[in-house]
Amino acid sequence: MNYITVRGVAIGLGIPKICVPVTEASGGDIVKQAGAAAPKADLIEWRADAFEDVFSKASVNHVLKELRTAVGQRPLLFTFRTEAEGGAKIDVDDYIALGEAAVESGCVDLIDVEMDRGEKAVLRLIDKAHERGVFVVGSYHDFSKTPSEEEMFSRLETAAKGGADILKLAVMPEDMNDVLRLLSVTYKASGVFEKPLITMSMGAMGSISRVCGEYFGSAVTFGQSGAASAPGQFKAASLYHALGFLHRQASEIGPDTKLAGGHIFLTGFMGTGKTSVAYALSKKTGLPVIEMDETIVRREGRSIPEIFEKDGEKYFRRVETDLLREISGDRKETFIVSCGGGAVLSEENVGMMKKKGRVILLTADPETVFSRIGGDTGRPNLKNRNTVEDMAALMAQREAKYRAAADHIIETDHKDMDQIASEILQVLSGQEALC
Ligand SMILES: Nc1ncnc2c1ncn2[C@@H]1O[C@H](COP(=O)(O)OP(=O)(O)O)[C@@H](O)[C@H]1O
Ligand SMILES: O=C(O)C1=C[C@@H](OP(=O)(O)O)[C@@H](O)[C@H](O)C1
Ligand SMILES: [Mg+2]
Repeated sequence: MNYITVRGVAIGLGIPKICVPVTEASGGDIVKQAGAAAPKADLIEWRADAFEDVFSKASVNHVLKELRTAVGQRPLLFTFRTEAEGGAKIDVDDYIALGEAAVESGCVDLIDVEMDRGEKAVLRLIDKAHERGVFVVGSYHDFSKTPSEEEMFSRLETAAKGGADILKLAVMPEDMNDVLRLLSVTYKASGVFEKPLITMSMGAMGSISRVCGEYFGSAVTFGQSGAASAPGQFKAASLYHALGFLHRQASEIGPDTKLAGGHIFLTGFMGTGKTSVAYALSKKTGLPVIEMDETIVRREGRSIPEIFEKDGEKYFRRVETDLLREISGDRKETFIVSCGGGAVLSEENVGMMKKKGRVILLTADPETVFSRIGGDTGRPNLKNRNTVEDMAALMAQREAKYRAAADHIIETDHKDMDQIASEILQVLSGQEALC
């Protein structure tokens, strides 16, 4: 698996996620900047090295609490960037203590850990973060040059071996060949490490690396809403449009595939793997993916839990049907459509899917689903469904509709994504009987 889900944001799948750094100096301004940035950001990063009172634990904790409220359901990343890597002066003990305090505050979802800050201390901080359920971005920055490909690769490897959940590399190019080398390492590493990457070539020369992550394997890109936190950053709003444009271009090029029969709609209960399998299938076929939930989140500028909370499930279902109508319009291309788990509950939706393609139902036992997504906060229909029995009950309630809509059924228990994708291709090319 080369993606992780943080508060419902799949880091490593589909369009790169936009992380907006908060760079203000005073507590009040920090919270204001974070609140203003939230709508266009998938993640918010607090650059604590810019905070004027960062050496007071009480002040840091106070700001963290307020930030948690200001960013709502957005994942919050805590970063103290040291002077050696483009930030502020701090000694190693203070760096680790500050990181530990952030992790213990219960307010952050991710922490940036510079892998160069001393092996033992860094590994301790990573362990502590994991004990508290906080994801670790293991980072390395070089503001003066682009190291050799071997060195860049080995930096990522050190972060992976150290237990980081996301591997980050930011380097400075001296010419376009350096940019190419960074992209090349990114592409190679994305096929080797089973963890999402964040890489960038900084400065104006490296700008291209900040928008092409979907193609080369960088999962997150940093966009400014106030001051840039590193050279070459785009404004978050421009990034949002650029990423959408490049993503759409991929869809508009049109597939080169022998598959006939229209779009491939992946349906099934939450956690059966629709989203993951869609991307695995895309790798095999070259067909573009439309991830319905992700598309809705982008357009609405808020997470699914936020949509449910503010406007209710009915509203979400309307938006879902509108999107399906768009997908099912007159288009030359074939898409792999990763549906939300409730999409087939509406007859109108099923009608559109059947008319425009094949419906593949993914199934899994309640125990399997629970082991995959139990405790996930990104799926509002799982709220207060805390046991296998709760999930089984909702699954049973929906079962008939899932099956009635399906052209083919694929069981996913004890199979990996690659195997599931291959089975889908088999049934679609008629090597298996229709169910
Ligand atoms: N076949 C599988 N084997 C192991 N883990 C899986 C499998 N399919 C999905 N998962 C994991 O389950 C979680 C939910 O998968 P996801 O693709 O988001 O499902 P859905 O879109 O159907 O809700 C993810 O953490 C994913 O990595
Ligand atoms: O089953 C459902 O009611 C839902 C499933 C989710 O999609 P996934 O199945 O991909 O989690 C998402 O559309 C929304 O939270 C509602
Ligand atoms: Mg999904």
